[in-house]
Amino acid sequence: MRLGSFCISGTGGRCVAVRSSRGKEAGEFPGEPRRNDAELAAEEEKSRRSGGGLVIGEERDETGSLVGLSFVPPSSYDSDEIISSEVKLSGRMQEVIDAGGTEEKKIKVVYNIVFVTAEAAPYSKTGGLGDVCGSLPIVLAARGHRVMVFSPRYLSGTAADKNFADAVDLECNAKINCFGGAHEVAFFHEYRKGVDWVFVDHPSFHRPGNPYGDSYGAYGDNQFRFTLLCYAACEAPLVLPLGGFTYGENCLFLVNDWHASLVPVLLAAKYRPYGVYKDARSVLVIHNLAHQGVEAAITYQNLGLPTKWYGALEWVFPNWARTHALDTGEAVNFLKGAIVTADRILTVSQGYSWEITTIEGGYGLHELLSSRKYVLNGITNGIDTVEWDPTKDEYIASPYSVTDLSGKARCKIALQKELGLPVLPDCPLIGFIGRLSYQKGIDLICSAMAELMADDVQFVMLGSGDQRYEDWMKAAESTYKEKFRGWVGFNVPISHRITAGCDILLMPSRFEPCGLNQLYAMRYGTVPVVHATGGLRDTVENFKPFAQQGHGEGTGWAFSPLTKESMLEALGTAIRTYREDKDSWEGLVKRGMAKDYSWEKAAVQYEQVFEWAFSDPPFVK
Ligand SMILES: Nc1ncnc2c1ncn2[C@@H]1O[C@H](COP(=O)(O)OP(=O)(O)O[C@H]2O[C@H](CO)[C@@H](O)[C@H](O)[C@H]2O)[C@@H](O)[C@H]1O
Repeated sequence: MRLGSFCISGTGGRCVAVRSSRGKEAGEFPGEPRRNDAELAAEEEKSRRSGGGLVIGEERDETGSLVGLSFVPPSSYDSDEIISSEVKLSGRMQEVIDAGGTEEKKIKVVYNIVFVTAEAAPYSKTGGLGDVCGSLPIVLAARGHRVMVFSPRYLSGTAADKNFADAVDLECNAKINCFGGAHEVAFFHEYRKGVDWVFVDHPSFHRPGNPYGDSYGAYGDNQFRFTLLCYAACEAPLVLPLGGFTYGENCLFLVNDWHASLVPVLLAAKYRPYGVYKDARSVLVIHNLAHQGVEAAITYQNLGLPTKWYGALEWVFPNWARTHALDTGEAVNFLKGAIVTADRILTVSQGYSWEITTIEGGYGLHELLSSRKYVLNGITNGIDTVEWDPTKDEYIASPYSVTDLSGKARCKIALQKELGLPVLPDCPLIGFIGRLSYQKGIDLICSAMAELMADDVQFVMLGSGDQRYEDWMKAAESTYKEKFRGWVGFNVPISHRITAGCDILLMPSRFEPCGLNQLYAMRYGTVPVVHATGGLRDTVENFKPFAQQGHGEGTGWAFSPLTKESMLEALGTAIRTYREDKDSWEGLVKRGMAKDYSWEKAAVQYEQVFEWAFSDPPFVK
């Protein structure tokens, strides 16, 4: 018989022996009744007597903290099931029970995960970051992890404020020292779908506009607002008794984009020197490298970080990017801070994880990212298959499925009516949904518009962002009254109706870390035509009409290079296929709908990365 060990999890400064392999510990999950120490001890004893394993010794680290227990496992276990000491401190262990209710001979490690993010749908969303941080946490929680999502409580004085209506004040305020003073923040909490949604509250998050700016542009105090987010996120696992128990120090921070990037810097510079969070890990998730949170170097003194940590955030612009002869180009860069301090780095597709190590895709950080290539991975995003389900979508005119597409035809007619376009069931209807930004290749659409509109097609665009493109959409609508609609604004129900009602979704993104709209489109039987870049190249398989003994293969068209001509050629091929080869079109539609875009596959890959993060020592001790 071999010896095994249990892990110990620090929960709120109190060490609790975490779970025998017979079940989860009391109060580890919110909503579960708490048991006191005597009850826990009695249960442990009962477990030992009944063959649940016998604890025969303790292991302590150099500071004297209890880090593991040696035990004789229950006799029914064979040696493969013994949890190795490698998983100590990396999380908690959980039995995995198969669907039939019989015990699978497998034990998995579960973690205390803290997502730190500027957006999480449905509370806040301006794009894909909100989607990911609103859906992946739920899937990880369903897989047994304890998951907190930490983001700001934005109040804009609009109907969107009701999104936070069920989050209650935990009455556990914290004072954050930065930007020349102590700033008091409050924490609001809602437990929903197995996840602790925690919102940091401060007056700077209450203003009209979106999370990052308003019609005048980005807010001038974003660095302050997201510094608060990061400090508060580091405090939350230590001080908030969610469901009665804090998350404790032994947690995994998933920090998303620049807004959360100060977290690993704070762990290294402010906490670990005092012995706090020495067993925590951080994973930086890059959704968009183009935004890095860069401000003048002088602002470093506001961040409340020790002077010697300046180098972690230091950023020097190349000569060409400097504004005048005396400009030394010195700046602080939040995202860079995370790249040099996080334990691991993830991007949202494999293609993009390579692109960011190249000069073309690295936005000045390619060398740094290349130097950390050994901890850099790409995991393609999944989607919320409950929100995006054509068989049950409440926003669309008629539900449909891969076996009965008649509802999709009804959705197209309903969309044409809603948009005031001529109702033409056989006219190819092309859609675009997204932020109107340089990234999304709107300029290419503008330049191709006249040629596209010369064909017998209809085109609808939904988006907001750059004023130039919003104005252009309005102008194009009056030029091409019978064929084009440009819906300026952010409207989730309309985005569902466009996804369902269109035949083709166009995404000529200049770069695309993953892209979600092409995944939604394929799930809704709408064929994507995309620029072959990043996650678009990874997820859209080019149509091959003669593959599979003439049955065809592929789910759309991925064109390259990024030129008007190559985009029009791909669109032309798609339109011709739609008009002239109905069988091939149906094959494209059905293959796209049959793909599995759920988060499950990605969640398993995330777990692998968590395991790697904990199997190495912290990158910055
Ligand atoms: N006007 C509008 N009205 C309603 N809904 C709108 C809308 N404009 C956009 N959306 C929605 O916002 C989301 C956009 O997601 P994307 O992934 O396509 O892009 P984004 O660039 O924001 O995200 C970044 O992060 C995500 C997540 O990792 C990456 O997939 C992506 O490549 C990266 O650029 C979709 O749900 C879309 O429907």
